[in-house]
This record gives sequence, C-alpha cells and structure tokens, in this order.
Amino acid sequence: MSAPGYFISFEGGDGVGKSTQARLLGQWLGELTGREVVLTREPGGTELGKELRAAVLHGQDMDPRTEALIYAADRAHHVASLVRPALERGAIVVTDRYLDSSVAYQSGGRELGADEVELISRWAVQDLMPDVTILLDLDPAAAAARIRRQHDRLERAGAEFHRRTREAFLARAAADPERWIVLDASATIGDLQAQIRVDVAARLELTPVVEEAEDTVAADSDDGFDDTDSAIGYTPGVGLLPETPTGPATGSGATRA
Ligand SMILES: Nc1ncnc2c1ncn2[C@@H]1O[C@H](COP(=O)(O)OP(=O)(O)OP(=O)(O)O)[C@@H](O)[C@H]1O
Ligand SMILES: Cc1cn([C@H]2C[C@H](O)[C@@H](COP(=O)(O)O)O2)c(=O)[nH]c1=O
Repeated sequence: MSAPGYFISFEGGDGVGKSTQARLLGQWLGELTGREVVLTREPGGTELGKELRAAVLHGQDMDPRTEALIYAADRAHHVASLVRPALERGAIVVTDRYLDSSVAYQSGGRELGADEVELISRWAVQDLMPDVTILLDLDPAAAAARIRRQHDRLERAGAEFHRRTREAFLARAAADPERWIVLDASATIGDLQAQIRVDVAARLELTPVVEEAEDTVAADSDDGFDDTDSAIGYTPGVGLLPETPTGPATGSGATRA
C-alpha cells in the first residue's frame, strides 16, 4: 500500500530556480492543506548527507562511478531516514532534486549507462518515486548566470556536459508525462509559482484557492537552505503569502517548455 503523504520533486539544471520554487510551493501547500510539509534536498537533506554533499561537490575529483554511488548513498539514507517516515506520517515532502538528477547528470552528463544509473538509485530507495516532478527548463548559460556564489565541481563541468544534462532531463520528462510537469524557467518567479500551484493542485487533486502569486512573491536570493542546513520542516502558515487569498488565478506568463 502506498504511503498517505505526497512526494513532489523539483528537477533541472544548476541555477534554474528549483530551491526558490520548492520553498514557495511548500509554504503554500502547508497553508492550503494544513498538512505537515517537509522541504528537503539532495544531496544533503540529512546530517550524513551534508558530509556526502561536501565530498561530492567540494572534495577531490573522482571518477563518474564513484560520483554516482555517492549520490545513490545520499539518496538511500535520505529516503530511509527522512522521506519515507514523513510520507508515512501523511506529510507532503518537497525535495529539491531526486533520482532523476542522477540519470540526467551521471548518465546524460557523465555518459554512464542510463539504465544502470537508474537501477542503483531504484535499489537504494526501494523504488520510491515522486507523485509529481516539476522540471524547470532553462538554457544552461542563462541559469549559470543566476548563480552568484562560487561554482562547485558539477557546475564547473563545462557547457557540453550541461547541454547533455538538460537534454536528458527533457527526454526523461517526455517519456513519462503523467509524472512530469515541464515549465520554461525563463519566466518570472511569480509567474512560475502561479503555474506550478495550478498544475500541482490538479495532479494531486487538491482543491486550492489560488491567488495571484506574482503580487505576493518577491524575487529572493535565499533558496531556503544554507550549506550547513539539513531538511527544513515547515510549519504551515508561516511567512511569504498574504493571510487572505485575493481570488482565483487569472493565468500567468509561465509557459510549458
Ligand atoms: N525565475 C527567475 N528569474 C530570475 N531569477 C531567478 C528566478 N528564479 C530564481 N532566481 C534567482 O536565481 C538564483 C538561483 O535560484 P535558486 O537557488 O532557486 O536556483 P536552483 O535551481 O535551486 O540553483 P542550484 O541548482 O544552484 O541549487 C537566485 O538568486 C534566485 O533568486
Ligand atoms: C541529486 C544529484 C545532484 N547532482 C548535482 C546537481 C548539482 O550540480 C549538484 C547539487 O547542487 P544543488 O545546488 O543542490 O543543485 O549535484 C548530481 O550530479 N546527481 C544527483 O543525483
């Protein structure tokens, strides 16, 4: 029997806006449903994961198989210790990256076999897959220009690597349209968030009162995580949205990629 919670993942290249959108969606879903919302990420959603994140992003260079196994190990611990227990409590888990990042980066980018990369992660998480995955698609050069901090080991992997990674995400999304929502991440933060709310509510069969997110969401460079942080359990009702929804959505400038 599947767990009573909902599992949502954000995917896409570096700097496309995943953390920003994940944080805003989590906040809104908490208010909408009254459920516990767990906002987390890979790699680094747990204490052990933070150590693995530091090694894989900022440690010495390593061969692609080692890299793939570190991401899979992070994922195994993340799911066993945090994601699955939260879903079993009935929480909504919103993760900034999951298994699809391994297929896109370690297979598309590093050119390992896609089936093998997926298999090790599937084994690691005992086949737990998201209910909905949102792909934020953007030209890698435009996305990289949004990153103001020093680039990490993966971000430095080169234009060809990031082109292949983007293509792999798009191909994976096209192959499973029931799970994926693909959005053009060049839209504004507010327009994207408005579209994501409509799409996620429809996929999860939630009945939202959707406000104009553009008026309520400010551009914010805080992605909800700091590099020493682990998963953030949201308390519903804190923060970014107005107390009273202002009316139904009237559409947004965000388009499907
Ligand atoms: N739609 C947008 N338009 C313009 N800037 C944006 C948009 N979304 C996010 N940003 C800005 O781009 C930067 C990167 O955003 P964010 O951290 O959310 O991306 P990310 O995909 O999580 O990045 P990373 O992969 O590096 O973790 C931040 O400064 C953020 O404010
Ligand atoms: C989960 C996962 C991630 N990666 C890469 C993608 C990014 O370059 C970094 C994570 O950094 P972020 O700021 O948290 O986006 O790691 C990967 O190559 N494989 C994976 O499975």
